[in-house]
Amino acid sequence: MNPIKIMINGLPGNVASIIAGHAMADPRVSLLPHSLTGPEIDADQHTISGTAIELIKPADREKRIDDLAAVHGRFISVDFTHPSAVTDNAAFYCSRGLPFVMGTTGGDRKKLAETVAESKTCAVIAPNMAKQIVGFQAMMAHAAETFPGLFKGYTLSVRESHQAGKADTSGTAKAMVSYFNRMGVDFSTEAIAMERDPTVQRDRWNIPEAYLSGHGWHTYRLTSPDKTVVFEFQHNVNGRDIYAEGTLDAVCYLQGKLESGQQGRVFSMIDVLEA
Ligand SMILES: NC(=O)C1=CN([C@@H]2O[C@H](COP(=O)(O)OP(=O)(O)OC[C@H]3O[C@@H](n4cnc5c(N)ncnc54)[C@H](OP(=O)(O)O)[C@@H]3O)[C@@H](O)[C@H]2O)C=CC1
Ligand SMILES: O=C(O)C1=N[C@H](C(=O)O)C[C@H](O)C1
Repeated sequence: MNPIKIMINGLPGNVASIIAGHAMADPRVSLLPHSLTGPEIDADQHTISGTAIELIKPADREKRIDDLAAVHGRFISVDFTHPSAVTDNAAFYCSRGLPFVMGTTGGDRKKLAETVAESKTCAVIAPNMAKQIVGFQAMMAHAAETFPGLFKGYTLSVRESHQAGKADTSGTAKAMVSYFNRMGVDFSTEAIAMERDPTVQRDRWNIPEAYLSGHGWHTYRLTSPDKTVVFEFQHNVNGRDIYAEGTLDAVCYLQGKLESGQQGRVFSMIDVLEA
């Protein structure tokens, strides 16, 4: 089988760089040496594992994407860019009929799904590509579906810590809150407590020094009305390698859906995991 052509957008960003490194070593995919980049990036190229990747600035993207489509035919875009770019990037992919995997968090998630649904293309959209975390989400979805109101009356606290440069509240935490809501817990995503201070992360959270610049720690704590019972769920990720395998699985899943003629469909990482 021919490897699936992919373009990873968001280079030279942290996650895009890690995923690109993994993609180069994965025989299922073939990485195109081009990446949509951000408005603040001056460089014309970025090197990953000895390969120079062209960085395409927002002002040049329409022409360059048309050129790339003419040369390469269909390819899948993988987006790890910036929360402020999500809505516009999705509209751009859809306007060009480009299938995509959206790992970037933030933006208007409802509009994002609607944009794909109204288009002729398909996307996998998920705030977390780590398969074990997606598995935990699937368990939460099952509990919410099977036992609505299970934690009615309980008080929820959610705290998350990420590297100082993270622009938004954890998209994963927001997704988890929706499951707790469906289990009867009254909680707004605005009440999620974010930690972005490296000194606090090291001294109070005990996050290893080496991962202050790249981690995603989450704790969800449920307390019963009379405070005699506590449940705590935690997933603490150091580094970013865990996101690569799921992302590349999502690419393969999406390719299968495109080959079966699907259009205007949004898939989640739970769909990918179930497949
Ligand atoms: N789904 C998942 O499993 C995971 C999702 N993420 C999410 O991925 C996203 C990226 O994270 P991270 O790599 O740490 O962020 P970084 O800030 O390190 O990288 C983002 C990169 O995207 C660039 N960028 C900004 N706007 C655009 C645009 N319009 N088109 C293309 N590139 C653009 C930025 O350039 P500039 O400097 O010019 O802004 C920067 O180089 C975040 O939303 C994060 O939450 C992270 C980990 C896992
Ligand atoms: O920005 C990050 O780093 C991460 N972002 C995702 C999120 O916001 O949920 C996933 C993970 O927590 C890492």
